[in-house]
Amino acid sequence: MYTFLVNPGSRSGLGQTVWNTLEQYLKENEISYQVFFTKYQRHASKLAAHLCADPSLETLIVLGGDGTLNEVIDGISDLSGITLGYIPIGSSNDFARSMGLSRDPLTALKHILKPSRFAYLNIGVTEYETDSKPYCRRRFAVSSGLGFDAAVCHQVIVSPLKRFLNKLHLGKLSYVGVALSQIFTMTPCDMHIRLTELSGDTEEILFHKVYFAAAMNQRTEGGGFRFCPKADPSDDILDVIVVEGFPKAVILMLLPTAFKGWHVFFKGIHTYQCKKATFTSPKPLAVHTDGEPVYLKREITCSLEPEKIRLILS
Ligand SMILES: Nc1ncnc2c1ncn2[C@@H]1O[C@H](COP(=O)(O)OP(=O)(O)OP(=O)(O)O)[C@@H](O)[C@H]1O
Repeated sequence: MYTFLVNPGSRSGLGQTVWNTLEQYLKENEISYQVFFTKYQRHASKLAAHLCADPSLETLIVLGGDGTLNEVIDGISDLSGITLGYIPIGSSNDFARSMGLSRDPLTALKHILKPSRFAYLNIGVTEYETDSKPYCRRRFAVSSGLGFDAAVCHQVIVSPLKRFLNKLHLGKLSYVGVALSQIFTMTPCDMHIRLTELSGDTEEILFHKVYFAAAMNQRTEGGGFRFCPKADPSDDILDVIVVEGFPKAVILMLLPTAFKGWHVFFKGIHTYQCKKATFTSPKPLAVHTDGEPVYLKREITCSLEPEKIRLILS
């Protein structure tokens, strides 16, 4: 029996349409399955926690965007005890892009039903405080960060632009549109970063006029920006990018170079490889994990979970 967790609302309702097609295929081929639909924000975490509590569950198949995958991963108690199948249908699809997964839903389903290649993936975790709780954590599969990139994610979620562009299959453009408006309204600020290096030593660095900083498990975020070109999700290393000190007009010209990963050659772009990174800013900044908003925080700490999760590649 295959277990599916479906976000019917992904990409403005495409999730339901795609599921209908896949369900027909499962029925025609007499493949037994059970399906659970997400009904509200964070529901996928609860469903995943509930489903993974069943020791007989070996493979959980997720149909949705990066946000749905994030919620599912956040809900799994024992990462090493489950195999993940993923059918990507979001608008940014950074996880599927970085992992080279098929973005054709039927092809992705066929790979999951007859898997031949697997990857063992690190999962990131972001820790922070809230007013009511001294310790909160949220996992990430792709990236987590604060500043400009997170402010774009916050704004895209509330913007009607994404819903409109998703209907035209141009959802990725919503990130570009919102990024342009955010660039002109944001004020870069100082940021202190404490890195636990691969050797175990600690490095403290103060940056000025920072646009954003992100900890990345995958190479790309934001719909294909290859911010950390060296990132490898299986290498037990967290990659970090800090962008500081550019005039706004230069940032605008620089962003497109990140699609190819060429931004790293510019002064003001800093990348690191580490075990853990603590980002501290003098003022609260937008924070995200895999594009899902985590409200405003002055400090977050990002690291990798000790266990890996098995993902079906093809
Ligand atoms: N039934 C639902 N109705 C509305 N929102 C939902 C529902 N189920 C889940 N969600 C929310 O949808 C968001 C995630 O959507 P998802 O990532 O799957 O698609 P997307 O936003 O189109 O793609 P991407 O994240 O790649 O841009 C999450 O914030 C999740 O909490």
